[in-house]
Amino acid sequence: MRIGIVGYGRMGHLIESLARQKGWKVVAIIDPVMDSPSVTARTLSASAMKECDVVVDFSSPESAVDNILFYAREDIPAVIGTTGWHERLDEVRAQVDENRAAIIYSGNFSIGVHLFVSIVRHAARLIDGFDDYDALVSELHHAGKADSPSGTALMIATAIMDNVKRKKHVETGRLDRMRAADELHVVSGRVGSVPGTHTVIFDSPADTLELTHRARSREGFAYGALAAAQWIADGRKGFFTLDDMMGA
Ligand SMILES: NC(=O)C1=CN([C@@H]2O[C@H](COP(=O)(O)OP(=O)(O)OC[C@H]3O[C@@H](n4cnc5c(N)ncnc54)[C@H](OP(=O)(O)O)[C@@H]3O)[C@@H](O)[C@H]2O)C=CC1
Ligand SMILES: O=C(O)C1=N[C@H](C(=O)O)C[C@H](O)C1
Repeated sequence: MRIGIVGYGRMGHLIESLARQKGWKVVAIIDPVMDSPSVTARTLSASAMKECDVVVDFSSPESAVDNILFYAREDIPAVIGTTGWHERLDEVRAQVDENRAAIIYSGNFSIGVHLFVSIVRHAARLIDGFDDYDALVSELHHAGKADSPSGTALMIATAIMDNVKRKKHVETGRLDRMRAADELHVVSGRVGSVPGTHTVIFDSPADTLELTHRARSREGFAYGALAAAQWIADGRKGFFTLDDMMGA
């Protein structure tokens, strides 16, 4: 497999080393900062990407949408791990489908988080039948994270919103007022080097249920992204998520 890496930061470096361990050829590394001999270009171009069977993009919230539309135009299968562009998801999905391009996106490529979201979905269905229970999503990440709330927290919020009928809006901002009963509050904290911790709280007057996923490192994200690279490079066309790949 000939892989291109877009975004050569914490995730890009890890993707490079795990891809090489798998015997894949890293044919392009694109990052605006040319401070490493590994970086082959500052910006995306058809010539820089011409040898890639697949691209793995962990870049920045600002670049994500333009990058995806570039992969779609150039018909390069791509794994998008970059978060922070959630509000444009429907628009991007429509353009990718229209171009018959091959894109797989997830706010979190770890298998553990895939399982966690399924567990939350199931828990939310149960909680839906018990009006006493309120809900909240919280996430903690390292101090270097650019976007907030995390892409994973938004996926978890969707799993709750889709299943708890009394929740009608997601509120991700700082609250300087009382939260309305039909809002699901998503709270974010940034501290030290935490790779990613997500918690769902279901709270009633009698008790609290807490579900937590705690990543120990970034390896789970990177392994999942490389599995997705293999999957999307296999001739599939359309806009997919990790749920499509995992068959649930
Ligand atoms: N889906 C998942 O499983 C995971 C997703 N992520 C997401 O991946 C993204 C990257 O995370 P992380 O590696 O920690 O971040 P880093 O800041 O460590 O790395 C991002 C790199 O991308 C570069 N970059 C910025 N703009 C572009 C561009 N247009 N083209 C190519 N490269 C660019 C940055 O350069 P510069 O510093 O000069 O701006 C930086 O070197 C984030 O959105 C994060 O939330 C992270 C982990 C797991
Ligand atoms: O920026 C990070 O580090 C992470 N970002 C993703 C997100 O926004 O959910 C996934 C993971 O939690 C790490």
